[in-house]
Amino acid sequence: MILIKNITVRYEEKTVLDRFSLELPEHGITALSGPSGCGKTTLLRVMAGLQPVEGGTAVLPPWPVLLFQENRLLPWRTVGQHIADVLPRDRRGEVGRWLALAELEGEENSYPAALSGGMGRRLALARALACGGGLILLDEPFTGVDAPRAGRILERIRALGTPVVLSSHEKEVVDLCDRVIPLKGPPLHLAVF
Ligand SMILES: Nc1ncnc2c1ncn2[C@@H]1O[C@H](COP(=O)(O)OP(=O)(O)OP(=O)(O)O)[C@@H](O)[C@H]1O
Repeated sequence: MILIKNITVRYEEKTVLDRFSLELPEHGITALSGPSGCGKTTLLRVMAGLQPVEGGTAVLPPWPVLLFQENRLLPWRTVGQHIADVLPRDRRGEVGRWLALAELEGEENSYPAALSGGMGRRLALARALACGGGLILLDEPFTGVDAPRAGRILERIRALGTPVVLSSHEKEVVDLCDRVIPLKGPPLHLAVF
């Protein structure tokens, strides 16, 4: 069970989450949808334990991993090194597996400057997934990625068997998810699913 109950998030005068509650099963892919600025990133940060909140409770699987909206790639590390850097020594052999998941085979020795926007996004996604964890949180994971490829990658993520919560503006991506949580413009109201 993934449970968030009565959580409030304020940025100075602005209330983004107002006694917000959400209950999700611990399997499958959940999409957060809604207009820009409605609080999707804020909610993902709450679930990752990165966001200071007022009141309420959260019951979440251990070791959440969050893909940020920005790629945060390192210009001086190759594609393969980005993955190897987050793997423990005894799992270094998995680099190819994570690159294949993100359809980045053959790019292992490329540097970020040589990647297209969508390729950079897929590298950031592969790196986040390689971290492992009990809950996968993805903030706009397929920015710049064509819809057919995004669909293939999302099905591979589903096969990992770890619960996923993602934000997306892309209808093709949202349609592939198991459930959708619509977040309205601020202030947010109670949304239990
Ligand atoms: N650090 C911050 N300081 C002040 N206000 C913030 C901060 N972070 C977010 N906000 C505000 O909180 C609201 C929700 O932002 P958030 O990034 O969660 O929205 P979002 O739904 O993810 O948007 P987008 O789809 O554009 O990524 C916005 O009004 C934004 O201006």
